[in-house]
Amino acid sequence: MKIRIKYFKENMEKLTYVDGKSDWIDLRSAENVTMKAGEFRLIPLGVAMELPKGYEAHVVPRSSTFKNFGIIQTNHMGVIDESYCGDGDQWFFPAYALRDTEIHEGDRICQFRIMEHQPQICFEETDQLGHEDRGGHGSTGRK
Ligand SMILES: O=c1ccn([C@H]2C[C@H](O)[C@@H](COP(=O)(O)OP(=O)(O)OP(=O)(O)O)O2)c(=O)[nH]1
Repeated sequence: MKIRIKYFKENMEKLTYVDGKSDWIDLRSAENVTMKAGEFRLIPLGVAMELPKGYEAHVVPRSSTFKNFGIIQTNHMGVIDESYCGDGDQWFFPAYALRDTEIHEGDRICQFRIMEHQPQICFEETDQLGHEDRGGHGSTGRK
């Protein structure tokens, strides 16, 4: 599947798969970023894309992101809408720093994959669903 991509800087590393890893694709910080503990920043990822029709993209941290940079992604998972495809629609990573940290331009801070939209849902209201209760939070126990 082909995706049209615009890079915001000429010397940026192009997006690619990491050999033998998975089909998630790493994204890089497009800037040098210095953050103090407790600071919030939208870190630009240096790319905009025209996603395939019927798809959205999901952006999550890498498993090493917190260990390497001391940041967490404030929305936990970023959803890139198909309509976010303008020339200025640069992807970003909303970061909260838990310690003073430095992220360098080109550092791989998160990863994404594309996902097909869910089918369109319409809600049908009812007083009874007519099934047995499954039980609440933690109801199947610990072991
Ligand atoms: O982590 C993220 C989350 C969102 N976006 C971009 C893509 C997305 O399509 C757009 C808007 O995001 P969203 O719809 O989640 O935010 P909103 O606050 O609801 O914005 P809007 O008012 O545009 O709907 O911002 C990112 O680049 N990274």
